[in-house]
Amino acid sequence: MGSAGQNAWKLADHPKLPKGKTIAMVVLDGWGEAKPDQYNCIHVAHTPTMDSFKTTAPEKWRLIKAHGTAVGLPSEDDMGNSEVGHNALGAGRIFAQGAKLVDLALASGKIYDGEGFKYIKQSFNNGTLHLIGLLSDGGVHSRLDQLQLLLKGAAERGAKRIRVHFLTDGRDVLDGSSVGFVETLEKDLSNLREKAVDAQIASGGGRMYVTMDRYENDWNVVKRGWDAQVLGEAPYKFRSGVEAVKKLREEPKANDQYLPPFVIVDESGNPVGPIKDGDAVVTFNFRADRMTMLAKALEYADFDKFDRVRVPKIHYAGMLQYDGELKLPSHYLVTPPEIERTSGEYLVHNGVRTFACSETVKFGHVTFFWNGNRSGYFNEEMEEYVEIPSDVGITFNVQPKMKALEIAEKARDAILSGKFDQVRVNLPNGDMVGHTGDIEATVVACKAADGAVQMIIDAIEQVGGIYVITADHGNAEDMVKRDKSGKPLLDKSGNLQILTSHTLQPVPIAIGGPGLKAGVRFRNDVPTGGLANVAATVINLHGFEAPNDYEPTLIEVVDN
Ligand SMILES: O=C(O)[C@@H](CO)OP(=O)(O)O
Ligand SMILES: [Mn+2]
Ligand SMILES: [Mn+2]
Repeated sequence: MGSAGQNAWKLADHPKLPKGKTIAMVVLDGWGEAKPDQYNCIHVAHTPTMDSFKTTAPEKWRLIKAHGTAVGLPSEDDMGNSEVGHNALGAGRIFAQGAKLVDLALASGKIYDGEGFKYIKQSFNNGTLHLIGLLSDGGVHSRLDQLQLLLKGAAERGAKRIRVHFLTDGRDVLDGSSVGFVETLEKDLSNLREKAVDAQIASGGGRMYVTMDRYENDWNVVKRGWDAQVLGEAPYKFRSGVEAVKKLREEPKANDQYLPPFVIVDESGNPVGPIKDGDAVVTFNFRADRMTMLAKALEYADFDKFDRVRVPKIHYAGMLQYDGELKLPSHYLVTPPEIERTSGEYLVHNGVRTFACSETVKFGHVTFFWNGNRSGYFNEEMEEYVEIPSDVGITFNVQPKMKALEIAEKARDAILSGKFDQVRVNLPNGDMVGHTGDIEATVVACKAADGAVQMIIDAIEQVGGIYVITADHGNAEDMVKRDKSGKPLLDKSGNLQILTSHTLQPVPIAIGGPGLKAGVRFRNDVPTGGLANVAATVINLHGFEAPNDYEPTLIEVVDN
C-alpha cells in the first residue's frame, strides 16, 4: 500500500449496516457437510447448536466451497486444508497457493534458474544433496510427483550424491500407503543410480512423531528428526527404506503418522547419509507450518530449543520461504504467494479491535495463516492473540474434547469485556481427532466443538452482537473411503478403509445474533461462493464496504 498511505486503507461506510457490533468469528476446523450416515461423525454426534442454524434460520445458513480452485489449489481433486482455508478466509481473495506455484515452477523449469537452486548447487560438486519432506501424494504439505521432478532435475544439473530423508504420511492419505510411496521412491533412486548418481534413502519416520511438529508444540519431534537426518542416529537401523517401513508397521498399533525414527545403514552398520559440512539441504514441503521449526534448527546460529550436537555448515533452501516476516529460510526454490492487504490489516486501520485465540496446534491458523502467512500483530494496541497450550505427546483421540472449553471461555470473556470488536477463534476438535481415524472419539470431539459454539453465541446474545460460524475444510463428516457411488470401501481383509484425511466437501456458514440487522440474509446470486467470500461478508458486518478486489460478500440487506 506504501505511498498511498493511511488513506488507502480507509474503508467506505456500509450504506446499511451499523458499526460497533461485537462479532464472534468462529472457525470449526475440519467440519464439512456430507450425507448423514454412521461414518459422518458430525451427524452421529449430538450437535444441537450447529443443527439449529440450518433449521431455524435457513436464510442465514448456507454451504461454501472449501477445496480445489476455490482456495487456490491446482485442481478440483485437491482437498481443502487449514493453510489455504484460513488464507482465503482472512485475505478475501484467492491466491495461487504453494502447491500450484511449485507445479508451475517445475513445469517451466524456472525453479532451476532461481537464486535458491543456484545456492544449493554450490554443493553439488563436493557435497551431498539432502531432500527432507513428507512422502505422499496428499498435496497438503508436499507432493510425490514434485519430489520426483526435483530429483531428476537436480541430477541433470550436476547433483552427484543425493540422500532422501522421508516422513511417512497416513494423515492426508490412507494409513499403510507409505509402503507404496517408498517403493516408488526406491525405484526412482535406483534409476538415478543407473545414471551414475549415488542416490539413496538415508532416514525416515512418521510425520507426527518425527520432524513435522508445528507452532513449537513439542520440540522433541524436531529433535528426533535432527538426530536421524543430521547426526545419523536413531533407535532403528535398516538396510532399506522399504524394509524399514514394512518392519516398523508390524508393531502393534503402528501407523504411518507415528512411525519411529530410523536410519539406513550400509553393510558395516554405518548410516548412509548424515548431513555434513559442505552439503546442500532442501526441505521439499511447500506448506509452512510444519517446516518452520526444522528450518529454524537448520538455519539459526543461536538456536537453543534442543542440543543440536553438531551444526553442519550447509547450503539450505526451502521449497518455499515459510515465513515472510522472519525471512525463513533465507534461501528458497519458489517464491511464495504474496498475500497482502488481508482483512485483518484493513480492520485495524479502520478502528476494529481484534482478539484471536486457539490452542497451540491451531493457534497459527487464526493468526499467521489468517493474516496471509505473517507473524505477529499489525497493531499491538488493537489486537490481542491468546494461545492455550495444547496437550503434548498424545494422539488427540485420547482427549477428544481438547481445549474447546478453554477456548470458548477465553472467547466469552473477550466478548463480555467490551474491549474487542472481533473475537476470532479456531475450534480444532473435528479436525485433530478426525485425523486419528477414531470414529468414537471424533463423535465426542464434534459434540465438544458444538458446545463451545453455544458458549460463544450465549456471550454474543448478552452483548447484542453478531456471530459468524464457519469451517476451513471437511474432515469429521466423513471417516471412510468410498467408491464413486458413495459406498464405504473395504480393504483386502474386509476391514473398512478409514479416512484420516480432509475431504472435498463444502462447509457450512451461519450468521446471526441480536446485533444482526433485520433483513440481512445470504444472497442467492453467489452460488459458487467459497471461503474467500467470507472476508467481505465480515467486513460488511463490521459496518464497512469491502475493498473492491475482494471476492463478493455473501450477504444482502433487504428492507422490510
Ligand atoms: O495436520 C496437518 O498438517 C494438516 C493435514 O496434513 O491438517 P490442517 O490443514 O487441518 O492443519
Ligand atoms: Mn484445518
Ligand atoms: Mn487437518
